[in-house]
Amino acid sequence: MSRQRATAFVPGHVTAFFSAHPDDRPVAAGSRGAGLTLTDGVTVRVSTTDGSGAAAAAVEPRTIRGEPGTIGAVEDALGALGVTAGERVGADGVAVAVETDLPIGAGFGVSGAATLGAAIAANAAFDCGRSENELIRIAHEAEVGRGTGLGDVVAQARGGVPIRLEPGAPGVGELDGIPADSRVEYVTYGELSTEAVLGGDTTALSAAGERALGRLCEDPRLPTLMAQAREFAADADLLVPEVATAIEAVDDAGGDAAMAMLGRTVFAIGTGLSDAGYDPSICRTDTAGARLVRDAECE
Ligand SMILES: Nc1ncnc2c1ncn2[C@@H]1O[C@H](COP(=O)(O)OP(=O)(O)OP(=O)(O)O)[C@@H](O)[C@H]1O
Ligand SMILES: CC(C)(CO)[C@@H](O)C(=O)[O-]
Repeated sequence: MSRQRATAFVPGHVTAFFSAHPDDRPVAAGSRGAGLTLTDGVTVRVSTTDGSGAAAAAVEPRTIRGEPGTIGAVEDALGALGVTAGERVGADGVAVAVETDLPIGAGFGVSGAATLGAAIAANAAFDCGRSENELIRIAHEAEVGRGTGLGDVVAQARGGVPIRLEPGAPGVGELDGIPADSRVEYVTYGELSTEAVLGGDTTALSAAGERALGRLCEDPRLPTLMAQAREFAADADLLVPEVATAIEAVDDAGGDAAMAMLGRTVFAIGTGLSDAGYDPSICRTDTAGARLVRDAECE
């Protein structure tokens, strides 16, 4: 039997500001807030392992950029879909390859993207027959359950510049968006642990996030999103020195920058960081959201 496989692309997502809304039901837990989805994202390739039978099932390769590596939420999503050796996949094992140029843990929602991408690709590879909303819900529940994100999955599924009006997966949460398309630049100085921030007291952070969302809804434009992001980072006491310096430099050069939640990352719209003398990574806002893509090896 030929190998079953499929590949999905999911945009990165930088959160500009957010409020945390825990709930006993993962489908209803999530965040309110806003951010940008990016053409820089995560490609996930799901396939049956090469070979057949028990030996293949015993080795279920998981790679991140070609190196062995796992993301807990990806495993949970595959389990929820029932694509594990011996279930839908028969005697073969399932291989998952995550490719991304984005840094992990630095505020780009790589774990949410990898999880949604794995769900979309596995559904196609193994003919699970789930709808888009069902796949988003599976990925959202897995991500929230692991504490690695709250609102990234629903934002990444939508694309564009999502506003998360109500927390939760499709059917519970509610999304809107800023109708904008922009060049985006970013520079990363390192990780900030999402689990640690979400596991701490989020009262002040969430109050700041709710204020920012109210103001953005009154004026749903990119410059307002960026201004509210800067205010949020300061009010929530999350701003780190390297990012503060870069935001100030961009401001001095007449640009618009803010900190990506939750990472030691500064992002700017337009040429803000280049104009301030930085050497940033460059992409755009993503327009399409999470999607299946052609598998290069099948062409
Ligand atoms: N090389 C790696 N560096 C960091 N995390 C890794 C790596 N390999 C696997 N992981 C797993 O990937 C997940 C990263 O989740 P995390 O929420 O910290 O990052 P993110 O989704 O990229 O960022 P953010 O939530 O800040 O936007 C964790 O579950 C971690 O265990
Ligand atoms: C919590 C979070 C900032 C982590 O990246 C994100 O998932 C969000 O905005 O909900």
